[in-house]
Amino acid sequence: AICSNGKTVGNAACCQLFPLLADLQENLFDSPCNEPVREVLHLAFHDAMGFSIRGGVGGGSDGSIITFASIETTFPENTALVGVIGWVTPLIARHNFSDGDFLHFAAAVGIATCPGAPRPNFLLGRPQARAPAESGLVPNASDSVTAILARFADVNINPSEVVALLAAHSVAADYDTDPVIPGAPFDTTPGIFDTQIFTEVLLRGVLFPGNGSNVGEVLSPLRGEVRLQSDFEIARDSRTACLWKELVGNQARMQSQFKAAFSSLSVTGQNTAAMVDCSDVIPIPAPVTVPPFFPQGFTSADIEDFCPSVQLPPLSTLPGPAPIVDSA
Ligand code: HEM
Ligand SMILES: [Ca+2]
Repeated sequence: AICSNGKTVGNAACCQLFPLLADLQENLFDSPCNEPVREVLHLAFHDAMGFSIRGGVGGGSDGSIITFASIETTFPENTALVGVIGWVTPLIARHNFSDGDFLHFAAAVGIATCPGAPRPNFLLGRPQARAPAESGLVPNASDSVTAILARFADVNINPSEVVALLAAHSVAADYDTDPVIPGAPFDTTPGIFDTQIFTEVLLRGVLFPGNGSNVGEVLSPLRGEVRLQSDFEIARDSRTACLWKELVGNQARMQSQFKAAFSSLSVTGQNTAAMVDCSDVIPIPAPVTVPPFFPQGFTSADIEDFCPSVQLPPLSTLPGPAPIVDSA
């Protein structure tokens, strides 16, 4: 079908997404991906986790975190998401989509503003949420790997997909774990969807970047960079260390695995047979232009290796002294 804006899509029902795409691009997102992109992605993740294959705890990727914000933002894991819900509320009001379609479309469009990201898929057709999710369904950074993998298995996401999804922490910053350094990123390139998170989490930790040791935080290799305990442990656990190391410096592999895993995350609890594939509405992201690297002062000798059977690709070290990572 040819839409009224001249764009061609596979299914005419997808044409209605173009005005929302333009509104998101003009009034919320920026490239390289900005704080609203990161927070919408974070919101979509928390919404998606509100589901169980055993039933009874919520409708998954249904936008209930927006529809029932007055309930779900009282959950401790969601209190920091009040702000982003406020940012998206006027956009939702200007268009005619369910909260679930809005949120998971916005997350896909947001990812596409990050250079280096894969082009996310998007399926249209989430019914309006009928009930809030329960509290306690989103993993904490202080949870064990066993608990984290079990929680993801309960939304039909396997360990390999969990590792790939953590590429999202390549465009992420911390506000609550260590509140004295708000906006401290998890890798040195929070505006680029790259593999630096996989490299940098394997570097030996030597310091706490802010106010000492906080719950869910472990030693970081760099001033200004926060390292989550969960990322640290998933990178080193025997169930996930090789999956993690395979993504170090491997942009193409990271992109294809993230793309597939994110497709699953964005439809937890949904009946995909009743949805329309509108992936062709999502913009094609810009490529990453800088090759993967070790931050200044680091080499392969600083990598903590929990998977000797996987070879590290050759990475060069950026010139100069070790940086203080800027807040994102
Ligand atoms: C192992 C499971 C995970 C844990 C324990 C975890 C934990 C966290 C924590 C503690 C933060 C910092 C929040 C703050 O203080 O502001 C964070 C940020 C973030 N996470 Fe995760 N996360 C996980 C998986 C994911 C997944 C699967 C995604 C998306 C696909 C994701 C996307 C993000 C984003 C985009 C941010 C940054 C938000 C911002 O910049 O404002 N996370 N995560
Ligand atoms: Ca990055």
